[in-house]
Amino acid sequence: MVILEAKGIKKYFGGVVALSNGNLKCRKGRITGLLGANGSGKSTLSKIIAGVYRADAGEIIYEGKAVHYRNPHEARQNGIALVFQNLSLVPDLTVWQNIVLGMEKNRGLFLENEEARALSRAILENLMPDLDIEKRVYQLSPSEMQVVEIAKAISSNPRLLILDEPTAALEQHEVKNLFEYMRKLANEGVAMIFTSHRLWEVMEICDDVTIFRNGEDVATIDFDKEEKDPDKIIGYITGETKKASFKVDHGTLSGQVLLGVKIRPKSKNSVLKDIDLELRKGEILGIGGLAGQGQNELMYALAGSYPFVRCEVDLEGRNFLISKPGDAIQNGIVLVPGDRQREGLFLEHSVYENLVFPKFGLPDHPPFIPEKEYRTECEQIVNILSIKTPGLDAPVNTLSGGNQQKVVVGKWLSFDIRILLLADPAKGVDVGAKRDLYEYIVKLARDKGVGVILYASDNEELVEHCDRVLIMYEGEIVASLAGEEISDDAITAVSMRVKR
Ligand SMILES: Nc1ncnc2c1ncn2[C@@H]1O[C@H](COP(=O)(O)OP(=O)(O)OP(=O)(O)O)[C@@H](O)[C@H]1O
Repeated sequence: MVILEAKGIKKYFGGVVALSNGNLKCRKGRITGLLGANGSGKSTLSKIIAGVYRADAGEIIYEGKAVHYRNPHEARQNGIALVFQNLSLVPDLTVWQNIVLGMEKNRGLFLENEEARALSRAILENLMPDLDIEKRVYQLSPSEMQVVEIAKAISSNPRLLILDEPTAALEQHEVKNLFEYMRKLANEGVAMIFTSHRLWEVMEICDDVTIFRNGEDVATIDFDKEEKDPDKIIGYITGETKKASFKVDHGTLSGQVLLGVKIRPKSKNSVLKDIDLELRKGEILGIGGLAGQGQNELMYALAGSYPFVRCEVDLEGRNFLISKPGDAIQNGIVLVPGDRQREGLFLEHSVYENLVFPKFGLPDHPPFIPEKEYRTECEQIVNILSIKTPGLDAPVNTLSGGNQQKVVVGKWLSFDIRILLLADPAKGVDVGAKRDLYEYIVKLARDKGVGVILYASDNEELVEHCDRVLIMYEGEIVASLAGEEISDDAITAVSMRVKR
């Protein structure tokens, strides 16, 4: 039974067409995948359905009636709940207070609190049983926050639940819990819209998919009637027949050592223990393991932003210490950080300003700004990474999430890089752009001899693109996989086995 139908939805933001003709059907008890490249209009459609935005044209038919919700609260009261992509929690409140926020009215105080705690516990039992509901949200990890956000949406007993990239911040076992819970809710009759850039997740959990390209739906595939063909789906997403991914060719790697690293903790605050590693010229070295085992700290140490260790390097025979970001950048060691909102971008500023900003820190930067030259360079970067933006002067916060992440990466592409440190660079980036990004990185490595150290939370990215993968556990490197040994199963097995 169709519970919701979006028909001919249009939405403009100034001159930008976010949706030109959006159509989507959701059915009771079914999980519908909403797929598409970065900027194709998925979040905008979800927000229109959930009352965050108003459509400029078209209609939403929900449970047989045309509806226009003026805000998410009104939609929630009518059974439509959205799990936000950008977290919307109140940091100073506890887990359970956040889960029931907005629902607590009209109830007696004491009873309300106990009831709310019980409700929160019941939902979290399925999703993250160990999470302490009395913790304040600011004390939580990103994945815990995401789970609270999901629990908050579920607490209102929605008949339509919209999950916009809920898994990007989750660990693999947390994704498994979420999927089990989603299936349970579906069996109880809840309809769901699920967005993810990881195709295997979509294949595993969705009953049908609708694919958007440039603001309109281009295909709907019902998995009860048609086979799950990833290449076909990718073709619809990208509009091309090019394969979604490629495996790096290990045969083309030279043996010459480019970088030697010796890290020693110098404070008890250090998450990192003793770490020694070598990187060859043109090599792509993966860093894997369960999340939070020191991978990000290792990246920061190499970039001069982790003060708790002594980081001594040997770069092509030159020995020096990396103690501040300048030591790294001036030697061609650059870090592309993963958290674009917090570390990577000036959101209010334009694409151009964000792309050229790192250049000003260079010692040989000219006193005047060669604007024309910089603009041409920026246009090339926008093309290489297919950044979807109305122009170089558009503020970064008007770009879709995945396109913002491409700007973070793009900032460094015009530099003379010797060592590229990538901290989850493709998080939230669509399949087509991910392929372009990695194609570019592999070329940079193999053609220019750049050494790449890649931390990725998605094991597939390590499997496809790395020559070697080091597994971290509690701040140490505990295993190394090379060439054909590298597989998702092997990485997971090694990461889990070391769990004491
Ligand atoms: N508030 C806004 N102001 C201006 N433009 C916007 C705004 N929100 C979205 N857009 C534009 O609308 C288009 C669609 O964006 P939307 O966020 O819906 O894409 P998406 O498919 O969800 O992408 P992603 O996979 O990267 O999250 C993009 O070009 C984006 O830049």
